[in-house]
Amino acid sequence: MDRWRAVPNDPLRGVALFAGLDLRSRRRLAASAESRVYREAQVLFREGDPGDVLFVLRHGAVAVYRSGPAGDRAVLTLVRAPNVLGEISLLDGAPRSASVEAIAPTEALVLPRTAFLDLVHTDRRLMDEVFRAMGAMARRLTEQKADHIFLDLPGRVAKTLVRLLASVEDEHDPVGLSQGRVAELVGGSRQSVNQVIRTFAHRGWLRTEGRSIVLTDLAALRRRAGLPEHPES
Ligand SMILES: Nc1ncnc2c1ncn2[C@@H]1O[C@@H]2COP(=O)(O)O[C@H]2[C@H]1O
Repeated sequence: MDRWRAVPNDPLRGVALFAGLDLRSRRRLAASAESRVYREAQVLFREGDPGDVLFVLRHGAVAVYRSGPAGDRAVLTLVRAPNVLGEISLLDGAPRSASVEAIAPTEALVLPRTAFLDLVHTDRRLMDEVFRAMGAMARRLTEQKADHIFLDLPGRVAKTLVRLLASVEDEHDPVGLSQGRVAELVGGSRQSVNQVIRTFAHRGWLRTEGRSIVLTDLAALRRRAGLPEHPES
């Protein structure tokens, strides 16, 4: 069962989608929201469900995945707080495009579609941010498609690790990216992905701590992923 919590003063602060909104609009939108708490491995929603709310992740992280006919699954991405989730159904009115499961204890604010869309229609700044977010997602999907064609497995593993872990400042990140999860994300067999991770560890590019991976040479991983050594270059 979800536990429900009171919404604090300015809970949408720090979420990129709402960065352009003033405090009053953020608070007004948040007033229509409810807070839900999920334990690790709990499903927030499934592919095909009606999409009538927007999720704003405040703490924790989730995996976005599609299930195959044999019950296997492909993880499309991991999303960490603070971030939004479920915006595709909200914008096109169609059912959920993918399933979402908590991969750590997670807290989300749930905003009704009507309250969100009313504000999108009246506030240019929010509309601009929605366009920006959709553009960023389209770019990411294009890049992932190109990576599947042009990068070898170690390159894809390196890029996935850089994309998901480079911005994590806390060495003891509670989300933890296990080797199995990396395999689900890059679309390789678990065995071959584990071999790549062992090689990277041997070279001193990362270390494994329990179930988690800690990056120790970001520049080397960026090079292996075909990225410039430093993000700003
Ligand atoms: N390829 C993807 N990359 C990042 N996020 C995604 C991807 N596919 C689906 N999502 C997210 O997962 C959500 C599933 O429900 P929605 O389709 O409403 O909105 C979707 C997005 O928020």
